[in-house]
Amino acid sequence: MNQIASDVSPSTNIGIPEMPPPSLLRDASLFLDFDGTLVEIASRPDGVSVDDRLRRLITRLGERLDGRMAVVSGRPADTITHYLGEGFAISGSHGLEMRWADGRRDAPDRPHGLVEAMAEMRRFADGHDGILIEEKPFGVGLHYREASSAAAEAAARDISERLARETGMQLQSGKKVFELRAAGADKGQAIAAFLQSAPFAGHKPLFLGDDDTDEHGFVVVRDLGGAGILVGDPRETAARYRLGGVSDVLEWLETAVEAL
Ligand SMILES: O=P(O)(O)OC[C@H]1O[C@H](O[C@H]2O[C@H](CO)[C@@H](O)[C@H](O)[C@H]2O)[C@H](O)[C@@H](O)[C@@H]1O
Repeated sequence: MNQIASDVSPSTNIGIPEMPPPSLLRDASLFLDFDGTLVEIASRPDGVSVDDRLRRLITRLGERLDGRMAVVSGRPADTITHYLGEGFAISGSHGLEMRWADGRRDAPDRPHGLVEAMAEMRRFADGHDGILIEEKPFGVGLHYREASSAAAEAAARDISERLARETGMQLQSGKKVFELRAAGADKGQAIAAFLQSAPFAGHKPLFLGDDDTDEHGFVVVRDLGGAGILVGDPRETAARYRLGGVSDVLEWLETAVEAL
């Protein structure tokens, strides 16, 4: 059976990690998850909203950190650009896409079997209330947030597991979503890759994220001498600190950036 990729074993920090001191941002390389960290979770992928406050904050962080800021998301890189604009580094599609602020880009081939998997998931979604698919360049998500029955979630898991076996794509679970995607990367690898070169290299990494899939990033920043900040309720995590939710993240970043 395919291992679901969010089954990371963080192995540390059960309970409530400490509140992060704003000084943590000083001289840091900052990596930010998007959904559930910078924007509130919405009922559908296209339901999130980005306001001027967040856009201003992103611009300010980029300026004050001399470009050492990247958004590291499960969303496609183009979607992050659509919501937040340009001028900063982005890793999209769970580490598969890399975009540096100087224009360098890296992305894998479209995974074999993706078109067929999308077609099959689309048929499945058409037949189940509250299930929808999200087509991405290197994967496809089957969202069940609006499905009222547990049976719909179980059926979504079944079809996702079967398609992962048949196509060889990686199955990854997230918040009310099963995603099939090209294998070969995760957010931790993306952060490590950014840290190989300017402007990120030589600065302590700080990563804020909410989802189980963000644990890969927390492990990497911890092992490189930096720290993770878990967003949301306490859980077993490799993050060292915790903030309660998106509004706490925005407030904390605003305070920390002005203290630089
Ligand atoms: O790595 P992230 O930036 O956190 O992206 C992870 C996934 O986020 C999105 O799905 C989640 O947010 C949706 C909007 O709030 C919500 O409706 C859904 O239930 C969540 O799973 C996005 O749609 C996915 O592509 C990302 O992989």
